[in-house]
Amino acid sequence: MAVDDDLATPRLVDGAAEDVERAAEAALRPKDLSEFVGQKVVREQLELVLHAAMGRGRPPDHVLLSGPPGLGKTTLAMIVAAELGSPIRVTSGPAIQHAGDLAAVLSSLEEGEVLFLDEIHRIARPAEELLYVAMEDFRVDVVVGKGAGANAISLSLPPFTVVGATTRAGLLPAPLRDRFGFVGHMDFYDDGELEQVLVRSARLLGVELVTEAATEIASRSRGTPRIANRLLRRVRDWAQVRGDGTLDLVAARRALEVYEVDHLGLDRLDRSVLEALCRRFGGGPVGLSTLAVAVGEEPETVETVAEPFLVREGLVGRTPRGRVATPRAWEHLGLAPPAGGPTLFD
Ligand SMILES: Nc1ncnc2c1ncn2[C@@H]1O[C@H](COP(=O)(O)OP(=O)(O)OP(=O)(O)O)[C@@H](O)[C@H]1O
Repeated sequence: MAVDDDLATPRLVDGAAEDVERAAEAALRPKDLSEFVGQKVVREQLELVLHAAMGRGRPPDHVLLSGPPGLGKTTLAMIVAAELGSPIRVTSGPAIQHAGDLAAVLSSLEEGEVLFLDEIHRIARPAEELLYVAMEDFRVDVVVGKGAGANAISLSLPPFTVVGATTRAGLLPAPLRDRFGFVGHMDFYDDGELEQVLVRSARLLGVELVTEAATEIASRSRGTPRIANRLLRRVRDWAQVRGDGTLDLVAARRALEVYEVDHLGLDRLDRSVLEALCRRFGGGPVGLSTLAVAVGEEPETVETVAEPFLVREGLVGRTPRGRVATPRAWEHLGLAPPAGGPTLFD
């Protein structure tokens, strides 16, 4: 079966939202810690870090937030700045390809400013070294001029706070990780928390969301608020065009059917990964890059967007020899597992 036929269509539930989706997302962002649903542990820890620093009249330690896409890392970074009453500068690892890019940002920071570095694991190496020094000593060393006439100048920076976000904490070099005084691990949300997110978002969107519909959407949102909000907007579209505008159970089910989100919340990419694993590779074990080629995606997309949820749902296992389909995956696809097929212990 051709698993990679129609993957050019943007995913409904992936991590790379388009501009319109980004704007819609921004409108639904909680603005302070009290509005931020779930993540009880991280929220409490962060609250202590922030309030203690505010009490001392100093910027807080640097904060690293790690976890799968769409769980609220950017939202929390904005909340950190709002709680501190500080401005925030937003940039990302891929935007910083040269040490000079980072030096320019650092040297223009105001005292107490929050510097949000999304996808911090993707910062270029030379810039990373500059970041270590800036985070630890509030200093940036720049070289002015070229060749024999080049001069190293050390600029001191006002104290500021880096909030770094990463989907791949394991890829951060230890010296960088160690410079964060607080590391918050974001976890998937439970269905009850996602329902709260949905009820809040429906209120902001000015639409009527029936409780059963909220439950249904939450249960298919893969533990992720971004997906919950996105599905909510698609159900709203269905209700507006095909229904009477109310987001009820029928609207939720029909809309999710149209967008091919199944009862577990798996979308086309997830199912493609499972299909490839079972049908093409007999259940594995198969390496990540081979699997990614089979579904026409980047290995990083498969690893950070599809896989965490498939693993969490017990559909895919990670073994030293590669990914394997679990009996639940075969069952989900309505296929019979091969006799004596691979197991998690292969
Ligand atoms: N705890 C929460 N309560 C309410 N809404 C939330 C929460 N967390 C996230 N959201 C919503 O989910 C959307 C995505 O959140 P956000 O952009 O902060 O995720 P992220 O972890 O930074 O994702 P990425 O790593 O892909 O950038 C936002 O629109 C936000 O409104």
